[in-house]
Amino acid sequence: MPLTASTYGKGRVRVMRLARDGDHHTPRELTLTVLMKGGFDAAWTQADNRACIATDTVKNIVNVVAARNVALDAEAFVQAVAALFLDTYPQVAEISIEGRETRWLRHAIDGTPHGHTFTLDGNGTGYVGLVANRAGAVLRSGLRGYTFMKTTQSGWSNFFDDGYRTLADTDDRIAATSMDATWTWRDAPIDYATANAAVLETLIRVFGTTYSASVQDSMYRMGEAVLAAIPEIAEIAFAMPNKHYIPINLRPFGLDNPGTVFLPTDEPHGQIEATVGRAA
Ligand SMILES: O=c1[nH]c(=O)c2[nH]c(=O)[nH]c2[nH]1
Repeated sequence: MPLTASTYGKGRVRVMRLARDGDHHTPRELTLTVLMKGGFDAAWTQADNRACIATDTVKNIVNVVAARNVALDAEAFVQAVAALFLDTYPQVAEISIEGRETRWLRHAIDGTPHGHTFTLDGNGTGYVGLVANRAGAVLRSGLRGYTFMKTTQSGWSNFFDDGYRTLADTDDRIAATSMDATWTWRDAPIDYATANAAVLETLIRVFGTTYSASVQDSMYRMGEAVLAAIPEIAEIAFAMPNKHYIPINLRPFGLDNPGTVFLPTDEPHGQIEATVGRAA
């Protein structure tokens, strides 16, 4: 029987790199999945492991590259891991690395950023993704589960009307989401951390300061703004659940509800996804 697809490697490889500059420390915590494709078919089809790099070795390589590169940001770090595999192992044809970055915030004490005290930025995790082979590479950055809300200046109206529709038009609702956003680099920015911060700042500014006719409308314009602001980005992909806040009917209690009391719901939720790219 033909083996029609295969890949293997190590999942949830966790590593914390700590760059020390005197008492000024910078922590970088990543959880990686590192998968290889290449000349490994015999392990599946012939019980022949001779070409196989142990997944335990994959974990060791991540740790060695970490030790050699404590101060690289996530994007450059996954590029260094991929380069080691492609430079060392001819049997590796392609390497895919995905990482989640724990976002540690430097804490300020008495208004002064402290050298070695951090708090967890619990709003989502960073994302980094790299697919690399000897012909080239595609590098992505992003966010997972970044949650935000606006409490007005959002509506949903004039949508398709038939016997199945029950929802009324509204021009004033709460809009909330837990966003996965992934942007693909076409060129390296001067600094990934600065560019990534500019992406997030742009996304939230557009979301917060412009009327939203739908999640779709906000998403598209958020994407357009990111591409306009950061020329090194080729495209940006979004997945945004619409976290509904449903106005509670208070009429049985003789009360109005002028947009002040809502039922927060997680399910079911709308799921809105799109990718915004540049004209060819
Ligand atoms: O922004 C929205 N987009 C939809 O597609 C949709 N569908 C729905 O029921 N509410 C909403 N809101």
